[in-house]
Amino acid sequence: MSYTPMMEQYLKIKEKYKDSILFFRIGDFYEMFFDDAVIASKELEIVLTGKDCGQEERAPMAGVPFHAADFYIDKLVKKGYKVAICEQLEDPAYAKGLVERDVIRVFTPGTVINTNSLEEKSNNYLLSIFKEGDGYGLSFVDVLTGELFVTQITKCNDIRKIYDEIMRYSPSEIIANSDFFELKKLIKILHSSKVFINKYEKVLNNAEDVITGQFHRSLKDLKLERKKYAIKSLASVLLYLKEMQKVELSQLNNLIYYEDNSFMLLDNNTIRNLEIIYSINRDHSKSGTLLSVLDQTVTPMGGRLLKRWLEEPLIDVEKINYRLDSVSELYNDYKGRSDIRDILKGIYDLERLSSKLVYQNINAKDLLSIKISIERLPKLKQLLNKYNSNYLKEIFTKLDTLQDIHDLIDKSIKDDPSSNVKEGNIIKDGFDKNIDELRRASIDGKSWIANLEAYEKEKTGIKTLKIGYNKVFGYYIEVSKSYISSVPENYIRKQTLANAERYITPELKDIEEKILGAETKLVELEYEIFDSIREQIKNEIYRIQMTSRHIAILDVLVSLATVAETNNYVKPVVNGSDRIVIKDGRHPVIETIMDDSFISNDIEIDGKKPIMIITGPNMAGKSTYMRQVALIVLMAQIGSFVPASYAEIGVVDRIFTRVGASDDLFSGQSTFMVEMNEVSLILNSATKNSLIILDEVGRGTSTYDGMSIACAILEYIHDKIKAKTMFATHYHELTNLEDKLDGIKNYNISVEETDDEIIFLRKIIPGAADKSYGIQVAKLAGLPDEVVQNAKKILNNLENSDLEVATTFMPTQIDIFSLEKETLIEEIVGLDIENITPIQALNYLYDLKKKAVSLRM
Ligand SMILES: Nc1ncnc2c1ncn2[C@@H]1O[C@H](COP(=O)(O)OP(=O)(O)OP(=O)(O)O)[C@@H](O)[C@H]1O
Repeated sequence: MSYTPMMEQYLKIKEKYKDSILFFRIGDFYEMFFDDAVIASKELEIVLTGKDCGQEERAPMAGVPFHAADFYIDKLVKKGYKVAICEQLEDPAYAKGLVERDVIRVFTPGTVINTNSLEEKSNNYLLSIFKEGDGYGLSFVDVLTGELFVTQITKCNDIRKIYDEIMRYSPSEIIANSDFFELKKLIKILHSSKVFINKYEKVLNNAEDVITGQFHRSLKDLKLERKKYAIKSLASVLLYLKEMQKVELSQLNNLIYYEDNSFMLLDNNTIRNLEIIYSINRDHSKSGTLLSVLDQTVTPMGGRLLKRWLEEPLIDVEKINYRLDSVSELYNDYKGRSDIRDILKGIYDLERLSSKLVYQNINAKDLLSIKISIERLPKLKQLLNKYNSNYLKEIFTKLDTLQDIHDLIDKSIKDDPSSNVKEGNIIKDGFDKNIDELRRASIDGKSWIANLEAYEKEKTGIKTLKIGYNKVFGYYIEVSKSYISSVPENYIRKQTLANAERYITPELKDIEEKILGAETKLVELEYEIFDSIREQIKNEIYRIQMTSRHIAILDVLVSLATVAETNNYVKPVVNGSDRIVIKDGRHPVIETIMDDSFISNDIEIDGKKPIMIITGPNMAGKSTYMRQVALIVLMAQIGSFVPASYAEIGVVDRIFTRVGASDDLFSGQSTFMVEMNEVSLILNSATKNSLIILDEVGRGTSTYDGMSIACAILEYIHDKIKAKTMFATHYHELTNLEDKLDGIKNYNISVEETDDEIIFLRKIIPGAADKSYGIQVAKLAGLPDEVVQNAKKILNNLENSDLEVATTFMPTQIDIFSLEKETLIEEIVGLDIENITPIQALNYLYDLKKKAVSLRM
């Protein structure tokens, strides 16, 4: 048995799009068959039925209505599927035989644009990786904003470097030229963060032509000369996009080649540890992040740009000050900046609208959104006229107010157009002579009908006679049953209803032809004219994108100025010195949660004494303090004011953080191994201009090992790297390093002890903490009183014992997890107290705290 002709057609097309779910257009539906239908029915929760396909068994089938397709496509793509849209290329009404069909676009996770949600603030990057030997080319493309960020990394032996670079833009889809071994590792990691990866290996002999053809500029102009890896990755992403999108990618205009030293490189751990964009919580939400505090932008493009600034802090002092001076000028002009904000608020997502132009799915209402946005630009420009800082002046000079585009839309598009471009009712009266004439004909036609109705009524004497219209047989004359006998002979009966009969006459059909002909022509002509307007505007897409970019920058600068005032920030002094001085610094996020109770702290650190060892009890605020310093440096380097009363920031090239136990990303490694991996990356990559934050490094192994490693790390940073380093530790022994090494200074976060309690003062002061107060903190944490009292006894004994005595007792030998509450207490009482060292006791307490908490749960 052979397949039906339509199924044959389907199978032929599907053959070319094996890795996509094929949405096959049939009338008002997209239908899916076979495996696609099974997947779609499961993922979209739609009914799975069957279709006769010419075989014995029916083909599994699922379908979604055409008008709701966007929703379903979006859902599938978000789950990582590719969706190929196969359209009917001719009108079935006029097709002779089987309607011609073909795929007009493939949606993939990195290229889908949800054009319906104009408020969406996130970027969606597609990344292409090209690898050859130990060289990598990386090209990130955002089809929405039309931006491309391209770089290459040569002689790379550590895949984590590539991983960090990838995570700078957190792409949602990656294409790679081969499934090289390291990529497999990456896939494992990235899959957990929902990145979809596929192999794409087109032969790229003409990579350079592909690029110059797209950008109409030489490789030299594009700063890509001799960047062979970058060129290949860029060319392959362009080819991939062309294959998927099947349109000229005229929105891809803004190509930025960056070196890996153009921006401060924030590795993924640091972005996560400092909660810059996403919170550490599993839900990955944006609340409680630096972004959430700084984001007062009012346009979607401003929101996206701010996120990018945070991911790419600058290291060029001049550029940072360029931003800071403008933020400062806006900060000092409350009225001006609120006026600017008010104007920006009415501007739509011009980036998204421009990409709709490219994909031909822009409608007349969208054009009105562009017009409304443009209407605000002259006033915006006028407001910018008074500013003196270079950045604002530059925006003022370059801001293209797009008046020609405004005028074109204004004179051509109706004020309340239909949103379906194929329904007419789009073009304004007076814009096109032919449209006006056709409109008149269709209006006149309606009056002809009215006249005919009156004439027929009069002639036949049928009072209830009326002329109506339906889609099946067009205009008809309706006569109620009671007047049937008066119906003239030339009436041709068409339909019988319960109480009436419907007729047509040759005259009626004549008029109908004129009216309907005019209406169809009108709709067609309106579409044609709309299309040419759309095309004219599309030719100006680059100008719209540039204006949109200027608006985004302005929005971010105003946002930073607004937040600076609301949160009482100060303009930092940013320079190329080796100093970081902060007076009364605060943690930008925690202070917003704590009202006025946040205690500010200072820091003064420079190349001569670059290392701070910070001690203090648990919960004192060590991590908060270190993070706040890192965040303030980062904020200064994006051009933001900072939460302090004074700040001098000598720019840093990288911020590294090693904080707490992190996920076991590179599979098969223990927490300690992950910790050491991260530290080794830091020691291998940091320079004297970096800022390193190490929080309790060495804790993941036995005390002596941990302490020795911590000590050796500090010595290495001190002697070899000389990076500014903040090192929080519970190993009090490490504070002895201050006497040994010039560049190290001890600090502690002070607490006050009253009777049995401790009060956290949260103030950092010079010197090492005198003791750890572990027991008091354990008590605060709710450890049973009995345990606390026993622990005190133990500690007392310890403090009176000889610290150098070698010990046979190893706390880890006790399988504490298997102990019941009672035996736990017995175990403590039975400890070999005479021989235990303080560090072992503390470790033991630390374990106890954990176990006791788990027992309570
Ligand atoms: N400067 C401050 N002002 C007010 N509250 C603070 C301050 N610093 C920290 N805190 C509060 O103390 C809590 C604990 O701080 P943090 O986690 O920094 O302590 P820690 O010393 O690193 O503790 P541990 O050694 O157990 O990791 C924070 O969650 C915050 O609520």
